[in-house]
Amino acid sequence: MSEHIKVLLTEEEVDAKIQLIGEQISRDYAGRQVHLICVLKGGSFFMCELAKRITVPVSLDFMAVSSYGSGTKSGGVVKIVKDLDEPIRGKDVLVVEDIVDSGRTLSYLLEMLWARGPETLRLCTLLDKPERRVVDVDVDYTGFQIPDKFVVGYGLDYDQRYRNLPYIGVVEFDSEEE
Ligand SMILES: O=P(O)(O)OC[C@H]1O[C@H](OP(=O)(O)OP(=O)(O)O)[C@H](O)[C@@H]1O
Ligand code: HPA
Ligand SMILES: [Mg+2]
Repeated sequence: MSEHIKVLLTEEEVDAKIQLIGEQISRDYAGRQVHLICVLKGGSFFMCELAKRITVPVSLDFMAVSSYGSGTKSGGVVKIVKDLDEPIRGKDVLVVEDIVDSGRTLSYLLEMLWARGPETLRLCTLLDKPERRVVDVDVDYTGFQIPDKFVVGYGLDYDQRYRNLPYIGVVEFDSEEE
């Protein structure tokens, strides 16, 4: 089966939204330093673009998580594959993600990060799929709320491909007969 990508959010729409979020964060963190935590791999493209648009001092760190066991995310257990390089105690931490879907990854991650004693802890996501939520997550900055469609681009993958698309698209499958 082959597939094609239908554009959901253009590069211009995504760029304009990231600019607005960057301005909002710069206002909210005025006089402070914001410590961005990128959740690999999906959050990487958004974090780089966002960081360039924040005008207060920024520091960065990265972590990678994966879901455990059979059924992966349905188990709701998340394992740290790569931990942060630096402690976050006393810092103004902003977690940057590509998407909140079921909410399992972020609810686990935020709870784990809170236990490390940051001064503040907020969440910024480019995309939110509220219809799919299984676990409540408080999102502080959202780019776009999207329908329950499987999306790719801007860090989001389908089978590890399409992360590099500069826009957000929906994967559509072409049947063999057509
Ligand atoms: O709200 P949830 O249902 O938990 O889903 C959201 C998470 O799933 C995706 O990551 P994935 O684990 O596929 O890894 P990746 O970022 O490396 O693509 C996405 O980047 C979020 O981190
Ligand atoms: O819609 C999606 N696309 C890619 N990865 C994802 N991880 C959760 N939701 C999605
Ligand atoms: Mg991810």
